[in-house]
Amino acid sequence: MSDRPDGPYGPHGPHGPHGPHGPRGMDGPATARFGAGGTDGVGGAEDPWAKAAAENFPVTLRVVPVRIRQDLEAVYRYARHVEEIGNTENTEGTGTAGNTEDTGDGAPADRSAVLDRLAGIDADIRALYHGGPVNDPVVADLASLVARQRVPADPLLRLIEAGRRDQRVRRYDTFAELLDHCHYSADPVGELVLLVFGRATAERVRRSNQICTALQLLAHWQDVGEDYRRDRIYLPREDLRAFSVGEEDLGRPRASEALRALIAFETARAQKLLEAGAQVLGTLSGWARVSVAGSVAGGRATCSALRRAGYDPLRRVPRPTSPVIAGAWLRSMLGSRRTPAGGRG
Ligand SMILES: CC(C)=CCC/C(C)=C/CC/C(C)=C/COP(=O)(O)OP(=O)(O)O
Repeated sequence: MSDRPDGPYGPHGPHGPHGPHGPRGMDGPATARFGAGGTDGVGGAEDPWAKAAAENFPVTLRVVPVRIRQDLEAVYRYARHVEEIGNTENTEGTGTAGNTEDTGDGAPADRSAVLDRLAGIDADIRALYHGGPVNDPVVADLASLVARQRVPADPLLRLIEAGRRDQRVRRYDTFAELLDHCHYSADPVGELVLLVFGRATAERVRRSNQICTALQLLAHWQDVGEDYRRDRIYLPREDLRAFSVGEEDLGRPRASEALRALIAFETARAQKLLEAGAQVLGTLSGWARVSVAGSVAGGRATCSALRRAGYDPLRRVPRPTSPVIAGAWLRSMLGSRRTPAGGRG
């Protein structure tokens, strides 16, 4: 299969003429991360797909040629590394995206240590582009990809910014705020994947953003209970209010009727975004298409798992099974005809 031909994004860069915060389809993870293997009859420890999922490792890494796998691994390792640092618990208060000032009186030293680590990675990324010394081996592993595929710094830096935001924000007032967060925490991963394949055009990045945002949202809806115990709530406050769900409802062993209705609503919203983004598949071929189809399939399978769980993510974390993922992957591959308008894939 042919890979990696087309060039950089075009005159406006990957975000189009509106820049990174331009219009995003709202109604809007080389593959989805299929989430940690759960206990709901879905992938036990001996299931290799579930194992890949438990490591949050994209399943398509198993099928792509080694040269592509190395690049994708470098991207995922970097994204995971930055995410883990950004998700380090701090003892600060419950900031919201609308009000990012601290509201707590915890020990600021904790957070500043995390922010220092993120600043170190930020400096390393910049050094990568300016020929300075790079200290972090995970960043150093990106050097070859960055040079070969002319990867811009922006998506790499946005992941760091997501980590900074994670350090100060634990609540979102509106869905728009959450979407904005996904633009930093998830969308850069898809953009980097397209760059690995040499397929990043402005239009594809726009579609990829929809897929990645959807995958991030679905991961949040799967993890509502765990996130609550970590004092993180991604369900926007406006939606909690609209569905008469209280924060404390997220700490119960089972979801209330109202919470299930809210999760059904949020899942439908994410699926709509996912399907809009899936149109990118028609513009791709070769391993790029196989890989992105795997991501779309992971998202679709997660939607099914949430539905099968009656939209109750509290009783157990809804995870897709391997056969469901495989079936969805096949359908994603077959159901996406290439469109001439998409250009070279
Ligand atoms: C071109 C294209 C669309 C490629 C897809 C790239 C890809 C795998 C994006 C992942 C996005 C993401 C960070 C989802 C969160 O999953 P998570 O399991 O990390 O959830 P968590 O944030 O809750 O840990």
